[in-house]
Amino acid sequence: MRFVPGQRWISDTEPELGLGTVLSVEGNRVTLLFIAAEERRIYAQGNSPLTRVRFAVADTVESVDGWRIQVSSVVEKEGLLEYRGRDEDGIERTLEELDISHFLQFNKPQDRLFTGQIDDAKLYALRYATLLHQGRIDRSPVRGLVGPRTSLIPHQLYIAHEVATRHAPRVLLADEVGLGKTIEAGLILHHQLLTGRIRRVLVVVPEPLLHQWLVEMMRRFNLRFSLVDEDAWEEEPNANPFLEHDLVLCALGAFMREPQRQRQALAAPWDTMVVDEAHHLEWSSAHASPEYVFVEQLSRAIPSVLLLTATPEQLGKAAHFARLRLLDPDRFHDYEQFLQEEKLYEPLAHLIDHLLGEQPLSPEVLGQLKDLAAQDKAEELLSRLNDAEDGPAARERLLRLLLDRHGTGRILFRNTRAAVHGFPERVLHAYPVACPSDFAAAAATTGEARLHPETAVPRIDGEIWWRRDPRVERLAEILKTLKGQKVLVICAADKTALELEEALRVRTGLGTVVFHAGMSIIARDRAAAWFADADQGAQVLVCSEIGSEGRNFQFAHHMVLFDLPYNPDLLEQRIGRLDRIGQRENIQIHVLYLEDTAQSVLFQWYRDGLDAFSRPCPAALAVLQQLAPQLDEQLQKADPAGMQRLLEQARQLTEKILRDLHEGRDRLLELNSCRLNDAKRLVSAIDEFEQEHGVWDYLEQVFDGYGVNVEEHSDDCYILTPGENMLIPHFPELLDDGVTVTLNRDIALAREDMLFLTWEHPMVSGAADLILTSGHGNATVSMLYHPNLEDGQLLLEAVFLLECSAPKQLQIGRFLPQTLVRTLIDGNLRDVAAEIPFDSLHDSGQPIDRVHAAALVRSQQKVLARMLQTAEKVAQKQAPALVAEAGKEMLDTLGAELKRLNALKKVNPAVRAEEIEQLRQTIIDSHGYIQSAQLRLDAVRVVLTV
Ligand SMILES: Nc1ncnc2c1ncn2[C@@H]1O[C@H](COP(=O)(O)OP(=O)(O)OP(=O)(O)O)[C@@H](O)[C@H]1O
Repeated sequence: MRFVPGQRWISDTEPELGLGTVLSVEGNRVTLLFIAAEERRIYAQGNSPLTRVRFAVADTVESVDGWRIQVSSVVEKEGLLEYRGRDEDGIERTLEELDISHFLQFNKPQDRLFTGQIDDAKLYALRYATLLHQGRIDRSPVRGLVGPRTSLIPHQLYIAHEVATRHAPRVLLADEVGLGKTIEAGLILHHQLLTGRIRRVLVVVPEPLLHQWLVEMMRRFNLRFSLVDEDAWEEEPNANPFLEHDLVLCALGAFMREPQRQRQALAAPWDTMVVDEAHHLEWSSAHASPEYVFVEQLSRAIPSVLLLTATPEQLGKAAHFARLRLLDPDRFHDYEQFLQEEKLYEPLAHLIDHLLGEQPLSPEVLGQLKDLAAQDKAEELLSRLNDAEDGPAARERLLRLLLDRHGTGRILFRNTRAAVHGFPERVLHAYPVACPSDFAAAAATTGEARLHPETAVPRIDGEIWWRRDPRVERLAEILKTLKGQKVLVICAADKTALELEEALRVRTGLGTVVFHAGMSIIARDRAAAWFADADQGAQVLVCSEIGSEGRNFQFAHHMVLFDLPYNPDLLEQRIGRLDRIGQRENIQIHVLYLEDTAQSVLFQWYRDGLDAFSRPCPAALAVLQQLAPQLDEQLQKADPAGMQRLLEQARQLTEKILRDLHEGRDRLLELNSCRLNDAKRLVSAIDEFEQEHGVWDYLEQVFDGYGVNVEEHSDDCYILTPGENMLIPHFPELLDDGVTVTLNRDIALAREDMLFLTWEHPMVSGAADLILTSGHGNATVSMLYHPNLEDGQLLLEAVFLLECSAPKQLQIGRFLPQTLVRTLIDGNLRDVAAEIPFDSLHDSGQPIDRVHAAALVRSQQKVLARMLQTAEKVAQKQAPALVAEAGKEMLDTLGAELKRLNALKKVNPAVRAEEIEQLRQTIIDSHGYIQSAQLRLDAVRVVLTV
């Protein structure tokens, strides 16, 4: 290597710098200027990672001024090259090497090979492995569901898969409290973002849940949301913060305080909106709340909408209907009709139960099924229902068909504890205490205060209420017996929470902390975190109603209800803080109440009328709506006989409503919200995907190739640190002082400080992108051994990709993933790829250094160029069959889906016309893009056999 000022060289490790020019040579040091990148680099002459740029006859070269010549001869004068040839107008020109364009990059494999930029053979193997994995991930039916740091819970995966694979889904996720709606929404977003179906997401949540959402999205899904809050508006009052980020979290309250912010959100383009705790969107035929009106405006403008609520009917059936209307105004336009439709669900649910049973179906049931499936051309299925052998499969298919065609299943998902199973029990502990005389007046008012009288009693001689309230004394005793265990105390009013916490601190000396609506969000999050701290945190968290929504406190299993809410859904929300996924103990519910007051009436109502402490009671709200006048009367002034009558009525009504629900709507909902066999198949598919193609084997290859240090930490866990000689300055997601990673889902769930490395983790996808978008490993020379090849032969392996550059949201990868076409051309210009697979070529153990490799390529350039031409022809011949196969698969899959949607639409108006149109357009577009797929040479390897 002799460096002369004015020569052009290229950096092997940083080809993106473009062409460098030798500025000076002093002693052992050579200085290069990379004008395109405005970088100056100094190298040691002996072992610099540099390659001289030397074009050959017939190459086309571009000048700094933009004109090009095709080289006809090369002359060297005093160490500098001069190229002669004709330009595009046929005029003879001379181009000195100093005047070659600074922006030239040699990323194409053939360019890199012939300019002597030969990669390490390890990087070539890594590139090949990356291409294979990439294709496999693209094709996988569980794409998007593998990466999240979540347990594989069947009902959640079922919903996520069902919803995320739809175009612009608009659904209400209404699982019972604590069953994982946030997780389901996260899975759907993760899937759709990863597959490119969506890019911009707005999540609207109640203020207190902002931080929890932010953390949950990051730690479980690697999704970095930006919080738009008061600070954002204060910092830049005139800017629209919604235009700055793609993933945005914002509190509903923030919009309601300043209408200008609503306009800003409406002015920004979004692909998906998520609204958590959507029961806050109040609506009645007489009055729509401002929150409802605002979300309605957004939902008209945003294609995909996910509403989340555990208590869809908390504000009545009409409000529930109104929220469904947000999702699909065409389908839900008439409330009366909606109520009528619900009545039809019962007979359908009955028929479905017959199908699920194992008894032979009677002629009567068969007749009803025939009528119902009349539109579906299902005669063949119907004829096999009682078959000994084929019957079960036919029943399963007919079941799917019917569930698909009827009900609200496509728009509403609701899983219940009863259906999901495996939840702990709830154990009630009641603590009646005598009502002090000075509380009696407050407890007997007609207003809210009768349910929490401490808010209305005056100070006596300056003495605060809690010094006279026997509930506090009792509570202090309970807490002392629970010493060392976390206890969540909930009451209705902020002021009560604040004062009660003080009382408990004074009386018990235990570590207590308070959480109420008057605190800033940061203070609230801090309080929750202190309570969550297992070792040093507070034992008792006293919170007002604000703590009963959305928060995760399942690390505790004792809860004290200092009062009871009037609305049974709120009671369920409170219990749901502990009764959530992840709860391992039975839940101990301690209820305090003042005897012979409205509090004791309400307690009996819940315990003996609705049985609402021992399990969620989906009938409770409907029962309250019907019996509210009688209940109010008892709350006002209880009489024992009237109370017994009321409880009996409540019991009967609860039973009836539960029965109706079970037989009708809820039965359909349950079956539609999780088809257990499908869900289990998804779980197994994810397990298989993880086990079959261990990500670690691949990553070890990556880390080795790029110079990342790996140290064992413990089983399935490793510490990664940047190595001293990294191939690139920054490896994706690797911090300067290193990261600890795990490959084990269970460990990842327990140790959130570790990265959970899966095929979908940004470190893995970032590394794959890095490999494939750079030239790394795309040109190499190797000495290999194969039993059927004599030594001393020269072969050329060329790897092509059949690529289709289509918009990401079409997800063409499902049908035509990056498809690899491998050719191996021998000295007789024959393709021997089929006889000699990639894995059968073994490393000879004799590495070949770059200088010798480059010399070999130069000396064999003509032969290799001919081999490459042959390889291209061979690959081109294979392309049409691959394109045809992909086209057929696309038509089969999407065509069947279109047929299904069309059939569905006839009987189930929950299918939107727009969805059908979109699918039709997707088929047309996909067809066009698949036909235009092109082959591209991705990597070459010169093989010398030994
Ligand atoms: N698949 C899962 N893996 C691990 N943890 C989970 C999973 N699903 C849910 N959880 C945990 O269970 C708790 C409840 O989940 P989530 O908050 O999503 O429920 P929710 O239905 O939204 O609750 P709420 O009705 O209170 O809003 C959370 O702590 C969540 O992190």
